[in-house]
Amino acid sequence: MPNSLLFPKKIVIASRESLLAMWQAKFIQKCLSELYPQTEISILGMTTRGDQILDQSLSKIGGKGLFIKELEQALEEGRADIAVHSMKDMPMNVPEGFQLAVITEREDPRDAFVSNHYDSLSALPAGSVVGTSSLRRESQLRARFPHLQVQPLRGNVQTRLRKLDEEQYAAIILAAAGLKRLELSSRIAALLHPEQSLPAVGQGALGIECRSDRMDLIKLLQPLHHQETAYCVEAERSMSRVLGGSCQVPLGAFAEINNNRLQLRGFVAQPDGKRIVSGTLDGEPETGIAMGQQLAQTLIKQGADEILAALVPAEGWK
Ligand SMILES: NCc1[nH]cc(CCC(=O)O)c1CC(=O)O
Repeated sequence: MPNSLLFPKKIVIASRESLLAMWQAKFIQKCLSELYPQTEISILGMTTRGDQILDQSLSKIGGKGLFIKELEQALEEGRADIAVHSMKDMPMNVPEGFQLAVITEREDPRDAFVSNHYDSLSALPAGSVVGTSSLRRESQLRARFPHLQVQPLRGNVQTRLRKLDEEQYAAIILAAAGLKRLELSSRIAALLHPEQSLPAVGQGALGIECRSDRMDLIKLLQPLHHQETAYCVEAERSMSRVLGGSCQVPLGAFAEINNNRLQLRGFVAQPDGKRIVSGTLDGEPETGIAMGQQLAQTLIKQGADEILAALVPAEGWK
């Protein structure tokens, strides 16, 4: 039994206020309360700029970092102790002074096909409108289904489902993990295999961030760390980091461990799907970060840097 005197009386979790973010923060709150029943664990909900500006594509307003920075500010100022994030939304480089203390066990990493009228992407008639604002999803859709139209779709999970229900789209693509967490699995018409839609870096995993000087917290969070997931997600992030990956980039990476071998797949594509470079590597889980760098180099040799250089830099790009 850990000595409760070593643990703080209070832990404040900073979270965005979307239902999914709050679900995730409550999940971590519950895990921590079970581990440390004497500690009072509360949630500080925050509306970030990224949540407020919904009429522009994320890549135009400066990317997903928007969702993160305000939470980090709360950590900096001591208004909160830890921040819970979707790993998918975490920039590839954690800013100086902060640390990813924990990566939790991955929920389903796949993308989900959601439609009220069709069972699968291949059932969609030519010209059908599919909603997604992810360049990664868009490029893969356009490559496999050039006869479909892809239209932007932003907002939190509920907003996106509402827009589907209002018949603005024939189908939309969402992360299975978010739907499952919100008990919306019944909305999933089909799960897309990684070969059909390679997931985003970190998709399905949660990260817990804190200030790097909070060794006390880093230690007490460790029981929530899932090493297998961390090897996979770090391999994916490593590939993406070399390629300057962010949500503004049509790039996917996905690692899984089977029989103690880590298999890492990655791609970079033109948003129109007309050119895709991809590769796969297999190695020891502990070497995931090096594998990510190596896979990035393989993609660069195939022309990934050309594809990336040709992307129109979004407004607010830094
Ligand atoms: N971009 C927003 C976002 N960030 C994380 C998830 C889903 C949950 C996860 O991947 O952990 C989603 C929604 C989606 O892409 O459908």
